[in-house]
Amino acid sequence: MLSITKSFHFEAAHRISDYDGACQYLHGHSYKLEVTISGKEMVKGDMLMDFKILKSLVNKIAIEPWDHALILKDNEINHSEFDHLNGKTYWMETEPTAERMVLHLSEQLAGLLPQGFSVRRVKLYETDSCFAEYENIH
Ligand SMILES: Nc1nc2c(c(=O)[nH]1)N=C([C@H](O)[C@H](O)COP(=O)(O)OP(=O)(O)OP(=O)(O)O)CN2
Repeated sequence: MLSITKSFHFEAAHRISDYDGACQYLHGHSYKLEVTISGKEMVKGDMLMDFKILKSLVNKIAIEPWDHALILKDNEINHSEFDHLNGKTYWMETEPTAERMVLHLSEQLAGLLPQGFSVRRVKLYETDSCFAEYENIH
């Protein structure tokens, strides 16, 4: 199986509303994201997929909505505390943990990939030493 990987960076703020510790407070991260897709054969010349195509897909579903955004769980407490802010807010059904963001991105990307391609791995670093990873081992 052949695969390609593209790295991305984005800045975002979030808080884990249901958390007993510092992460319950609004804070930011310089996220690093690595996305790997795989396919059985090269469909375009000698490329599995043009890196530019992978970039545009990930930009659409993750970088554009998340970069410089406030990422929050769509719940009552967050709406009461943050609705007055005049900014870019991305509301999630779940807490915006690294794990949930990785799963969200993996599912969205899987729905956009052309036939014959699959999401192989998505790795999201919140900090230099903390990351969540989704790996499709099939
Ligand atoms: N499994 C998860 N645990 C935690 C998450 C998460 O998304 N998934 N998120 C947080 C906080 O939001 C924060 O990003 C992590 O903070 P912290 O543990 O302090 O990270 P550091 O790299 O700064 O850790 P140090 O070891 O203190 O350097 C918390 N947990």
